[in-house]
Amino acid sequence: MMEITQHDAEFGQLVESCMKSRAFDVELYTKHDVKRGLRDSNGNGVVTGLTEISDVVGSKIVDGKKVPTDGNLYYQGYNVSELIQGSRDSFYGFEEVTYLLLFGSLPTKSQLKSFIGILADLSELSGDFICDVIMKAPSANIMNSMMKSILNLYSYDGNPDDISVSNVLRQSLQMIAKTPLIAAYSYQAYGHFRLDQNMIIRNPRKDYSTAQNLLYMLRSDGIFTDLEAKVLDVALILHAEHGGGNNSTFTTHVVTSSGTDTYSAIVAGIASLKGPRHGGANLKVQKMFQNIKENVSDWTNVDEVRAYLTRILDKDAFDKSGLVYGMGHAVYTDSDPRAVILKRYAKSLSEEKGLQKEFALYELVEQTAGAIIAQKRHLVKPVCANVDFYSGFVYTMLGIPEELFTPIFAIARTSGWCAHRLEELVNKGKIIRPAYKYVGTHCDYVEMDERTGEEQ
Ligand SMILES: CC(=O)SCCNC(=O)CCNC(=O)[C@H](O)C(C)(C)COP(=O)(O)OP(=O)(O)OC[C@H]1O[C@@H](n2cnc3c(N)ncnc32)[C@H](O)[C@@H]1OP(=O)(O)O
Ligand SMILES: O=C([O-])CC(=O)C(=O)O
Repeated sequence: MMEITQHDAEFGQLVESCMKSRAFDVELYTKHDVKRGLRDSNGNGVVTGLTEISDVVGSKIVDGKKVPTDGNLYYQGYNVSELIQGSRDSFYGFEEVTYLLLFGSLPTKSQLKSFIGILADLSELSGDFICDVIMKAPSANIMNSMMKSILNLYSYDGNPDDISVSNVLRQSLQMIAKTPLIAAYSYQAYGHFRLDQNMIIRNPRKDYSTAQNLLYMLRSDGIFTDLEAKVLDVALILHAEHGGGNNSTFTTHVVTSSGTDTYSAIVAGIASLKGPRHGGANLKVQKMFQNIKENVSDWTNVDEVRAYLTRILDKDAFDKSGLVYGMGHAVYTDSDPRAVILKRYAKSLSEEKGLQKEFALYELVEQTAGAIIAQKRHLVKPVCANVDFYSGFVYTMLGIPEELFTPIFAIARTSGWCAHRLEELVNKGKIIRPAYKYVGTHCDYVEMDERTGEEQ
């Protein structure tokens, strides 16, 4: 394959032209009142739709003014903390919440049993699909492998393009049941072909929940404890849904509104979630902490930690993006309720595994980073740890490889994406089509022989 490299002189010129022709004066955004990032001038998201699926609450109104508060997340009106508490004696909390998101009410015992049975029956992939799709061209990025495999499921569906609610619900249940297998087998293929590990392709057990089966399919001995399965079930519940405005769910709405098929819509959601400013932040947090541990000699020294975080924010350390991953949120202010819950599990697991020193470092970064970010970025609202801050640490303590951190998020969020896709279709949403203000000029056509290369 012919490669072009960044050092190639011709390519360098193209890069320069690209930068020059695409950059415009930032003042233009204010001049034209552009809702950058679909936010209004106060930073609030522009309201582009209605939903009953979930409510993300990050502030409250006091004397007519919006003020910060601890965050709350409601699935179909139920506080997610209470849903977790209610499913404490079961490994099927994620399935229960998926039912709630898709059908709008909590299932009765018999409804849940029948729903779990449907998902268990759909939880399979043919040998042909595993060999012809999943085993081919394995990638270190399991999110990409998932997208490839899900797009290929289209070819195995006898009725892929029908967007009637019944057909999309059928496909949605397939997606929810099959994404755990796709992620686990993609990792097994990667581990074997790229890392020289043994490859174990286990069929999921019909008497196991999604959380139990994930551990069963990932572990070489297939063995796990009840506590491990319960913690993973809670993580799946917490990642299942987050309103219509988050980047991946909004993406799902956008592509659904064009009338595209379910496989393409879910892949679009995964493509968005993969980004390090969204779900991909859980992997970045893991890498950032490895970097902090290597560069901070005393993990308990507040000044040293603060100085290193400042360097990260100044684009002088870690990945030079200027972001402290796992911190900040578009809606939450004082706290993200999911991070609060995951932190509790991180603390108890770290005590069990003798990783208190690591936990203390996470907590120190959480306690110090918010204020530094707010000060450096001139923010008036508080900056809290988000769902991605502690999740990777929890997964590591469950023995889950980091390549699967974001895929686990995708497995869970597939329920939310499907619920939103169905809500969009049931309500016959208008095609989503915002506007971009043209700020260029109109020019007279220049014949080829008369071009000087200076027109731009
Ligand atoms: C599942 C999830 O998606 S949770 C979020 C996961 N992402 C991360 O953890 C990445 C780090 N965090 C961030 O990049 C941001 O906080 C986001 C993307 C989550 C939210 O961004 P916004 O909605 O723009 O938040 P907000 O309005 O509070 O931010 C204001 C400014 O502070 C900056 N900021 C916010 N958080 C951070 C951070 N953790 N590190 C550095 N700068 C930050 C933003 O980049 C933004 O700057 P800009 O106006 O130049 O773009
Ligand atoms: O709401 C957001 O912008 C991002 C987020 O936390 C999620 O999707 O879970």
